[in-house]
Order: sequence, then C-alpha cells, then structure tokens
Amino acid sequence: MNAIQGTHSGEGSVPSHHDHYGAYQTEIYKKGMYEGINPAVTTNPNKLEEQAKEAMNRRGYNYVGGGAGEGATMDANRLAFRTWKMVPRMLRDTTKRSLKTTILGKEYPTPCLIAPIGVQQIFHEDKEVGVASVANELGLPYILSSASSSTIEEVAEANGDGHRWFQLYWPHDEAITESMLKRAKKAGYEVLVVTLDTWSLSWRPMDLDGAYVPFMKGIGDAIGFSDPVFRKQFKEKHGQEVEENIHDASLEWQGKVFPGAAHTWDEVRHLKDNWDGPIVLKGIQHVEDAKMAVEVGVQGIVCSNHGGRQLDGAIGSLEMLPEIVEAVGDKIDVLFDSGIRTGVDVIKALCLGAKGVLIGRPWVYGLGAAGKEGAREVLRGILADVDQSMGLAGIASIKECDESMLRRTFYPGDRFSNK
Ligand SMILES: Cc1cc2nc3c(=O)[nH]c(=O)nc-3n(C[C@H](O)[C@H](O)[C@H](O)COP(=O)(O)O)c2cc1C
Ligand SMILES: O=C(O)C(=O)c1ccccc1
Repeated sequence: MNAIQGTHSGEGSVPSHHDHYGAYQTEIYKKGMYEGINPAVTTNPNKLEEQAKEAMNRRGYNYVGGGAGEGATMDANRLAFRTWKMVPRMLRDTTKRSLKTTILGKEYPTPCLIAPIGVQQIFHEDKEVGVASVANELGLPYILSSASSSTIEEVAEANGDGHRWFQLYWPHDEAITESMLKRAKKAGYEVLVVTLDTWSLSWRPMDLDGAYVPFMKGIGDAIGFSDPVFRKQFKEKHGQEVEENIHDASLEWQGKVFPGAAHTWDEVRHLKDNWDGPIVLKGIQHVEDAKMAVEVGVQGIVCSNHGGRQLDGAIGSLEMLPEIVEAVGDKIDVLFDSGIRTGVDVIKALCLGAKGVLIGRPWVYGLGAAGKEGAREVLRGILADVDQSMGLAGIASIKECDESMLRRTFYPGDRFSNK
C-alpha cells in the first residue's frame, strides 16, 4: 500500500460489491498518469457549481442553483457546516474501514442516499432513469421525486435490483394518493418519504426573473400523466386524453402535487393505512415537530430545509440536528440534508447523530455538466472522500462517529459561501 492508494488497490471500474469507495482516488490518478484522461467533472466542491453553470442551459442552472428569497437559508446551511470542525484521532487502526450502516433496520453499503430531485430532464436527457442506474451501481438508495420526468415504473426498471424509495408530494385527493402509493409499492419502492415543506413553492427570484416553472408545460409531470386515476379524472372533466391537452393537464397535476394548502398531523393516518412499509417525514426543523413524528408513529424523519429553497430566513438545517436527535432518542431514525457538499460534511452530520444523509445539488451539477457519468463521478468523489477522511480522522466504522470527534468554533473570517 502507498500513500495515495489508501486502503484498497483500486482496480479501475465502478465498485460492484460496494466496499471499495476509497479506491476511486487511485483510479483517477491512474487514468491520468497512464491514459492521459482527467475527470470529466471537477473534484473541487467549490468549483462544481461554476462548471455546471457553464455547461447547462440558463433555465436549468437557475432552477437548481437558485433558492428562496435572498438565499439566506442556503448560506446558513453552509455556514453551519463550517462552524463544526473535526478533531482527528491518531495511531488508531483504520486500515479496514467500512461505510456500512443501518437505516430503518436495514443494512446499506454507505450512509448516503440520493435526495429526491424533480424535473431532471431540464438538467440532462439522462434524467431520473440515468441517475437511478448510477444509484444501483454505487449501492445508494435512489429516492424518486413525485415531480419527475420519468415514471415510477421506468425508474424502477432502470434501478433494477437497487434500493429505491418513493418521495410523495401529497395530493389533497385520496384516490390519487392511493394510486401513487400502490404503483410505488408494486414497483418495489421500499420506503415512503413524505415531503412536508413544499405544499406550495416559495418566492424564488431566479425562476421568477426568468418567469420559468417547468411543470406548467408538462415537464416533470411524468408520474401524474402516467397515473391511471389522474388520467381517468382528467378525461371525465375535459373529454380529452392528457396528451391532447398538455396545458390543462399540467395545471391540474400541479394542483395535485402543490395543492397550496398543507395537510395536518391527523391525516398521516391515511398514509399509514395505505403504505405497507416505513414512512419518513421530510422537512422537519422544529423539535416539537420531531416529537410529533414519533407520536404519530412514523419510522423516520429528514431534518431538512429543502436546501434553502422554501422558507428563506429559516435556520441552517445542521443547526437543528443535535436537538432533534436528542428529542427523538432512538425511537425513530433521523436522516439529514441541506448543505452537504463534501465527504467531511457527511461525517459531521453523522457525528451529530444523523443515521444517513441525502445528497442533492452536487450530483445534479454533475448531471448537468456531463450527464449520468458526471453524476456518477460526483457521487463517487463524495464517497471516496468520506472513506479517506474517516481514515484520516481515526474512524474505522460509521458507528464510531460521535460528537467527541467535533468541536464548534466560529471565526469571523470563516468562509461559508461556495461562490
Ligand atoms: C433542483 C431541485 C429539485 C428538488 N426537488 C425536490 C423534490 O421533488 N422533492 C423533494 O422532496 N425535495 C426536492 N428537492 C430538495 C432535495 O431533496 C434536498 O432536500 C435538497 O436538495 C438539499 O439541499 P442541498 O442540495 O443544497 O444539499 C429539490 C432540490 C433541488 C436542488
Ligand atoms: O424545486 C424544488 O425544490 C422542488 O421540490 C420541486 C418542485 C417542483 C418540481 C420539482 C421539484
């Protein structure tokens, strides 16, 4: 073994048995030194967004890069990570590292999941089906958004024997909700993720200035347009098939998934009655809501502020993680997202008590810059960074991540923006 090889010998291809994540680093050097091929997408987390911006069309970039309001919450998400610093341990045997972890009672090869991200066709034609195949290759659960440009069944096929979860934008229409859940279950989605923070879209200046919202033109509506109950309702109302009137179909589907009114805690019962499997509530930030989640009997929550895309001025998501973890104890699993950009960010969230983390914008930038290969490179980079950084911090396995590995410091010069 030598210094750049890390733990593993790293023979070239994508790991098929999911435990050679660190080998990607050696693979990059070998490809460059012996074949003259550099990575297609930058490995620098602070340059990734800029590279994607150059490669993507303006509207697609604005959609992913933008946030709510003045971007205060997006900044707060990054600042929160910067204020926690790792305190590494030495002379510990970390030669055999493992990223394996248990989430909702099931073992996964890593603590990372693919965050639900809608309308991927505006980023690249490889879209959801492409990323779902990459998820399988890398051993990451793929969380399919309700607002996708591929259907529930297409993504299941592309994901094959991989792990897949279904994210629900929760309609105020029980028949359609039941139909979506039934389709997801039939197509092998294991966990239901219910997003609570986006029953209506926030004030998003980058999209508003370009007067652009994709699903008004049928983009990102594939799950609705292929839904038998939605199609039947539409035909009864308009006397037309969805394909004959994309304009009205888009508006009507938008009214289902972004109904402009929140649900209430009582209504979680309907989901429990219609979903045979774990339910995770996404978008929890308040400690009392975390306790409510335990009370209504779901199995998990995602501590998330939607990547600063919903309530601007809301607190950085990582700020709330320790309190939420403490409040729910080991009664339910707490997952985390909003602001993860590096392998060390993943480790920090785990040290603060998250059982798993959802990766969002970074792989979307990879997808935009170089299609599914780009998404794969970004994700492999983050996983390799998790593996290497665990070793350097003296952590051999995920269960060793705890708050003793962190110290909170804040200096006025701390840089928190990626720009
Ligand atoms: C372009 C884009 C689309 C998204 N679409 C969805 C979605 O359909 N459903 C959902 O629950 N969350 C959605 N999210 C939120 C992500 O799941 C995740 O919470 C967020 O990206 C985390 O923030 P980060 O990417 O800055 O780390 C979306 C985020 C982005 C950037
Ligand atoms: O943009 C988002 O954050 C989001 O959740 C969404 C909304 C509509 C369609 C696709 C994704």
